[in-house]
Amino acid sequence: MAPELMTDAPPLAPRPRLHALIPCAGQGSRARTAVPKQYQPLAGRPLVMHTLGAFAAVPRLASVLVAVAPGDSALDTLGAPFSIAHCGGETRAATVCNGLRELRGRGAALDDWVLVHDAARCLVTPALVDRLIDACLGDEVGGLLAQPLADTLKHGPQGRSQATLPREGRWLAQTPQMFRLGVLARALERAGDGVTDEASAIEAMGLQPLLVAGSPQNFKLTWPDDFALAEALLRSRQA
Ligand SMILES: Nc1ccn([C@@H]2O[C@H](COP(=O)(O)OP(=O)(O)OP(=O)(O)O)[C@@H](O)[C@H]2O)c(=O)n1
Ligand SMILES: C[C@](O)(CO)[C@H](O)COP(=O)(O)O
Repeated sequence: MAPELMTDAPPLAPRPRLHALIPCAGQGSRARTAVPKQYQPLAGRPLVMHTLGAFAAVPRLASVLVAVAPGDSALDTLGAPFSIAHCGGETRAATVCNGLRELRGRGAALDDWVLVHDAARCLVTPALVDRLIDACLGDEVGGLLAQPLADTLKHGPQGRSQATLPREGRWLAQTPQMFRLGVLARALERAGDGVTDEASAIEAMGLQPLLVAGSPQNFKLTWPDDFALAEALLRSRQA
């Protein structure tokens, strides 16, 4: 046996590695919950714990970093496999930018993959995360989970429908969104705080992220009514 194979040292994790980054520093103002929505009790646990449970069940991830607001101690006692960074920013994009910097500071390489996932999408499943990873690992750019539009699409900026827009080729962006750390950090720095997801920043660099079929159940809890639906789905999965 070759001498380097005769050591007791654990095998090195294959490179590039995969990391999850969970932005968890929002206020949840549209949800109007008593606490920031990511901590709202849901099916017996704070909402974000369902999200994290899904990521903990994906063995290919080398790390899961949760980006919370400065001064937010709600998750401080979470142990492995999670780590916490108090690096939340004013916007989701700023939180993600700060989180990427934290990952880098904790040893992630520029060519490692990062899966950014909203804390507020607590119905994500390990199978969906794996589907995205399988689709993107061999891809030059990376990609995102997304859902083709199922309904007729109206343009109605003043609450009256002015036009019906073509829906062919239109998708609803979900998360996770998976890109190389270095490319994503550069893209977000260039794009600034205005972008609402990682893929928009990547698109602005002239790249075309892969659209990977998500699930209608992987919705983002945004409005007050979303909580009852999420609770029912989580309970049905627990049964
Ligand atoms: N400054 C921010 C804003 C949002 N998020 C996170 O980004 C995800 C998606 O954002 P969104 O649903 O818009 O959450 P909020 O900003 O909390 O909601 P609202 O816009 O209703 O206040 C959430 O997990 C949220 O915690 C974040 O980490 N930092
Ligand atoms: C990232 C996202 O969930 C993809 O749909 C979405 O853009 C977040 O948007 P929000 O305005 O922060 O709710």
